[in-house]
Amino acid sequence: MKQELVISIKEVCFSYTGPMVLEHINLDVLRGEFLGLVGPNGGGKSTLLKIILGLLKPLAGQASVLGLPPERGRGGIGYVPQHTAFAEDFPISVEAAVLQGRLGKTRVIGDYTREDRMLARRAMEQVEILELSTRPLAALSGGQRQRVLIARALAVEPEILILDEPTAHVDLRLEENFFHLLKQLNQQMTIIVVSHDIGFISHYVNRVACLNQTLICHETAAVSGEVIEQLYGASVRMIDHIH
Ligand SMILES: Nc1ncnc2c1ncn2[C@@H]1O[C@H](COP(=O)(O)OP(=O)(O)OP(=O)(O)O)[C@@H](O)[C@H]1O
Repeated sequence: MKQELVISIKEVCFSYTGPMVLEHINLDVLRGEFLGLVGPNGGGKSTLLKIILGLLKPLAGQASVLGLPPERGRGGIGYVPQHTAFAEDFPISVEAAVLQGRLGKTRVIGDYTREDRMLARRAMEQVEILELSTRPLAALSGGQRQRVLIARALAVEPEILILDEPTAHVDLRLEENFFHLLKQLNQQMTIIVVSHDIGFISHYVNRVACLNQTLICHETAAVSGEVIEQLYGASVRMIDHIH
């Protein structure tokens, strides 16, 4: 059976105003993959995500999402930003935050449809925060708030879920629960998770792409977490050292 490509990056180059940030990047993501994207600070991870989301245009090369240019294909992506980017005392409830995922999807201007509310409810159930739905965001823990952000992305009904540094500021025990949740979601959708912590994510992902400065250093075929750790042991220490 032919495996379906959901993201295709071919020879992509990008610079803001100065030196090249991404140089000849090639990356194919198949439907159902759980891909880790790792690399040091300033390695270009956020820049590559912005290209995939259609927020930045490559200077050279092509990117496509679900067979479309990223600005059209991104409707199929649920994006989970770093949870610190989510205003801590934003005066809305959990449900209202999750419903935001339906903005731009709903056809009724001014209010959400019954379907929007049903999808938001289902998303909250999936990440086990339904009992928090009426709570203000400000009254949640970091880990709970992170689940709200995932529920908001799931309310999009995404084919691809992309998470940017999801484990920053979350303790290890929460991280483990969190990756188990992602593993479950991966049965229904493709997942890309950006992380500095390759040692940790390598137990969960199928494949790791390492983006360092201007290049993807390595990309492994689907291998076990143990093999990835052996392959990347040196660069893990290097990345840790930089922080
Ligand atoms: N808006 C911008 N204008 C100019 N340069 C930028 C801009 N955004 C990022 N850069 C530069 O591009 C390079 C890559 O940054 P990027 O944010 O993509 O890296 P990153 O891998 O996501 O880093 P981190 O792990 O620290 O979040 C860095 O050198 C950064 O300084």
